[in-house]
Amino acid sequence: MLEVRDLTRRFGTVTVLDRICFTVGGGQAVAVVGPNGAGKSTLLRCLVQADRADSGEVLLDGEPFDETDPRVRAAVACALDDVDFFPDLSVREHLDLLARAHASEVDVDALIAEVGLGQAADQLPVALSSGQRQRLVLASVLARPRRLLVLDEPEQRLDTRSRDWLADRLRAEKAAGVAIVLASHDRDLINAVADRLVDISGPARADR
Ligand SMILES: Nc1ncnc2c1ncn2[C@@H]1O[C@H](COP(=O)(O)OP(=O)(O)OP(=O)(O)O)[C@@H](O)[C@H]1O
Repeated sequence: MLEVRDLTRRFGTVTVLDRICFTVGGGQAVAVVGPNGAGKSTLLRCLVQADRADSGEVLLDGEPFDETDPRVRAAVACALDDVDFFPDLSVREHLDLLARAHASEVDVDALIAEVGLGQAADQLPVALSSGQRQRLVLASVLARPRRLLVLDEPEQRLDTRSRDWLADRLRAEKAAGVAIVLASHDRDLINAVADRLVDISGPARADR
């Protein structure tokens, strides 16, 4: 489903991504791992064209990944590290909006209950705790159709029970045929979900 070929990203003289290659098929999960600053978020951003690689290719179903193509937008759900919410929409209104915009038949109230936001359904984002906001981020990707999930540290700020739920939910996504690329520091989550690792050791300097 997704094929990454020789993806390279430089910031000035620093090569953050050096010819990264991997594939992920439907029902499979790849975990991008590496220390802080290694380039995991950069890789995920380049995958979905939130950032531009200097060279290399990203193919979705054998075609160049083009985020302006409605078929691509219908296939890919991502939660990167720059998620923003409308300040004047409640949890339920956010998820309703996403479901309608993507013509999804998801049961929004069931989703709210699943992510444990039942008590907070009518609250605005500003009134949520950081862990509750992360649950809303995850609910937002689950409120829309998807064949590929791209998740940057989906476990961040979640409590232990929520992390267990996340591992179960991502396994269920795989069982439903969804491909997953996630960046994570959580060994338990990686072991529970990932079929393969893409290990990024860190940026190399051209001037060393
Ligand atoms: N827009 C940018 N301009 C310059 N350097 C950048 C930019 N974005 C990222 N970098 C650098 O690229 C490197 C990789 O950053 P990135 O956020 O991808 O790392 P990461 O592996 O996701 O880290 P973490 O585990 O801390 O989230 C870092 O050294 C960072 O400073």
